Formats: sequence, C-alpha cells, structure tokens
Amino acid sequence: MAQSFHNGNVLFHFVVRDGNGVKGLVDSGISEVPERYVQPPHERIDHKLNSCSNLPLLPIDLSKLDGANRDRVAEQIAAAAETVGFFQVVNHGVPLELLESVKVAAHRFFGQPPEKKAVYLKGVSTSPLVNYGTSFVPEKEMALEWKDYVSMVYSSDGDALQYWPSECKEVALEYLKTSSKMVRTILEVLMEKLGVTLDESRMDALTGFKMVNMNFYPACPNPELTVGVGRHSDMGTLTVLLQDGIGGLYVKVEENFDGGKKGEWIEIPPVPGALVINVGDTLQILSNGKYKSAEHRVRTTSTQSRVSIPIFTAPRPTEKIGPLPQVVDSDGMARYREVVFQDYMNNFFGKAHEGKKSLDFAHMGSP
Ligand SMILES: O=C(O)CCC(=O)C(=O)O
Ligand SMILES: [Fe+2]
Repeated sequence: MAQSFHNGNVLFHFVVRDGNGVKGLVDSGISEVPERYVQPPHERIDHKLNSCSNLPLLPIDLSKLDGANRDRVAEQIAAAAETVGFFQVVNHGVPLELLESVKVAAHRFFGQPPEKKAVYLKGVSTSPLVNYGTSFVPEKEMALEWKDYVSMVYSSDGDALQYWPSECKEVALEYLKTSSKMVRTILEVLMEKLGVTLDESRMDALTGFKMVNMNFYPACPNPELTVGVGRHSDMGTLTVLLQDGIGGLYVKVEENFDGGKKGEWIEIPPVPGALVINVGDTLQILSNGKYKSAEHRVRTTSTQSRVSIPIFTAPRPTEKIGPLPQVVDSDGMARYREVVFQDYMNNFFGKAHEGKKSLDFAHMGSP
C-alpha cells in the first residue's frame, strides 16, 4: 500500500532527510503530488508555452571558429549572450558517443536503491566532493522542486576517480574535461567581443571551479502543478548543459531579438548531439551587464523521466569578481560592486530560487 504523505514532516523526512528523493516518492506508488510540491499559480508553467521560433535559435557550429567564417560565428555567440544568454552548439569537440554514455550513466546512478545514493547526502556524504539531494534548498522552499540531483566537484582527475560515484565517474570526468576546452574557447570569444584581453592565469581563475551535476526529473502525476526547477539563473561564468530528448527547459528573453520579445519564455528544444550553453551571473557582472545571465526553469512531464547533465564553471572561491576595468571605462560606470566569489556563492545557496534576485547581492549600492 502507498505511504501517506499528507503530513508535511513525514514527507520531508522521507524525501529529503532519508534520501529517498522524488524518485523514491514516485516509486512508493503515489497517484497525486503531495501538497508540498504544489506551486503557487504564478510559478506554474503553461504547458502549451512553446517556441515556434527555432530558426534564430539554430545551433551554432563551433568548428567554424577555426575557418574563414570566424567573425560571423563569434558575432552569433556574442549576440546570443547579449539577448537570451542561451544558445546551443554543435561540432563542439565533445564526442557524441560520450554524450550518450553520460545520459546512460545518469539513469544508472538514479536507478539505484535509495540507500546507495543516500551515502552522498549533504552532511553525511562519505565523499568530500559529492552531494546527492533533492530540490534546491528544501529547508527554505515553500514548494519543493520535482528533481533529484548529484553534484560532483572537480579538484583533480585522481580525486574524481577516487571519490565520485563509480556508476558515473569515468564518463562524467571525460565529459567535464572535453567540455572545459570548449568553455575556454567560448569565453575567449566573448572576451574578445567585449574588447578585453585576459591573461591565462586570470582566465584559469575565472573558470577554476568546475562541477558536474546530474539532474533526474521523475515522471510526475500532476505536471501542471509542479516545477522541475523554479525560475533561476546560474551563479557561475558559463554553464554547459546536456539534455535528453524529453524537453521542458525554458528561458526568459532579456532583450528583443529576432526569435523572441523581451519578457517572453521560450523553450530550448532538444537537438540531438548539441550542447546548451548559458551565461551565468558571474559573466553578467564581469561584462558590466552586456552579457545576460539567463533566467530559466524546467517543467515536469507525466510521461517519462528526464535527465540533464550541467557542467557549472565558476571562479575560484577566493577570486574577486567585478566589472572588468576596460568595460567600465567604456561604459563610464560600474553597475556592480566587486565581491569575493565565495560570498556570492554563500548568498546564492542560502535562498530558494527566485529568478535573477541572486544578482542583487552584487548590485552597486547593495551592502
Ligand atoms: O534540466 C535542465 O534543463 C536545466 C537544469 C538547471 O537549470 C540547473 O541545474 O541549473
Ligand atoms: Fe540552471
């Protein structure tokens, strides 16, 4: 018989503390989502929302950065970063078979019994680099997100192979390493388009924190009432995201462009073999607001479970981030103050998702 989750405390213990996750909840046989997952009406996602404007969001061919069309491709990248903060790339140098293996590994990890995953729960994790959990900050959220995740922080190849879960460590590490090259290339292009040259050590510092997450969104009995991930931006420099074919990732347009109007939500459709790239808060701050960290969210679906595997690249925690001096000179003013990245992270993870509110921490004039 299915367990009763009407009592919020029983539910919280089962899903969060004991590490059963949303997957465990679904496997327990629920036929409707518990109250704690029901989003207020203004946060629910209209499932008919769609982007019909696939043309301007055509994936960017990164291999063309090496050829005669370099300037045009660099322009496409910068234009996307200035308007939506999201774009997809193909011919990115990450082997396609590897991308398939990463998705399989994510299903392998989440398909395990809860007790195997629970060894990585926050606070008790047997590994210093790995965290398994559910929702974003469950303690701070009125409504929980319909998502389980495992985070794997990169410190060295040796540490990854020693500490990351054996179900996914090899492929996750290879995915991180091959993607890191691409992230560097894209960041160089974006800096060049800003008119900024950064030396190697500063580039390293701005991308020195790397983490692979695996997100698992079980099929949901009431997708119209829940969210997979609520409205948020990513805190780092650039995020690389591998999604499967299910769909459901939406982004809010920041500036009018030929594929959408400011304020509109558009879907980033699954494209086989492509990777999604998005600008994080750090890059918005560094560029003094020229590049837009994208507000995005994920809907749930009743038919199949979905996996996505983001790689977050961010500055080293000790790094100071603020608008780059050359950009401030040409803009005539700084829109953000300088902050130590560790402080930015603490603020980011200290609150429930709330759109782009995370950036307020670095706004000029904030304490
Ligand atoms: O699952 C997705 O498509 C996006 C996930 C996401 O936004 C995140 O993990 O920060
Ligand atoms: Fe995100």
